[in-house]
Amino acid sequence: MRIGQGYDVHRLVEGRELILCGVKIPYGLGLLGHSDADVALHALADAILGAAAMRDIGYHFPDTDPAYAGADSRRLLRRVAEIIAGKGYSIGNVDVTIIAQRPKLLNHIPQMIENIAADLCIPTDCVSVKATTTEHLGFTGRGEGIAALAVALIN
Ligand SMILES: Nc1ccn([C@@H]2O[C@H](COP(=O)(O)O)[C@@H](O)[C@H]2O)c(=O)n1
Ligand SMILES: C[C@@]1(CO)OP(=O)(O)OP(=O)(O)OC[C@H]1O
Repeated sequence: MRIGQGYDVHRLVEGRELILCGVKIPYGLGLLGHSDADVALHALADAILGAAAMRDIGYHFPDTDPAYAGADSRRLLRRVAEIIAGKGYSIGNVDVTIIAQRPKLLNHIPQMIENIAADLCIPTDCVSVKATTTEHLGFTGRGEGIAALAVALIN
């Protein structure tokens, strides 16, 4: 059994959709990035790659490559699962924490879990997604961006 961690941050801006774990969340702001900027799936992809000691998503999907402009991060996550499967690894369980002052994510968590379980081909009880604020402290607390942490176990 091997463990990996991931961390990512994206800036909140006007004129972008907010997509977290593949769920479009109604909000006045969205995350800025080369892809769809799904910060939670980026952290998760990095955790899985980290567990396999196979670099990170920027290595596999460079933000200089037009092929990934506006990319659906669920597609990138599925590709990461394929990459580690190619080395003989399978995913055990994953745990994601989204750090966002707003919007309230509670009602979207079940769909987020469904999306990740489907993309990684693992049962929903092997997927945890949580949300927390930072009590108005720091860049997340000021609503300037959203951060995400993830841990993955692979076998
Ligand atoms: N964007 C968020 C942040 C938090 N939640 C839920 O609220 C609970 C309390 O958050 P604290 O940061 O005050 O501890 C948290 O446990 C989540 O259930 C949320 O839904 N969306
Ligand atoms: C996901 C990728 C894909 O081009 O782009 P971004 O959406 O900018 O995301 P980031 O987490 O900054 O870096 C990884 C990138 O390679």
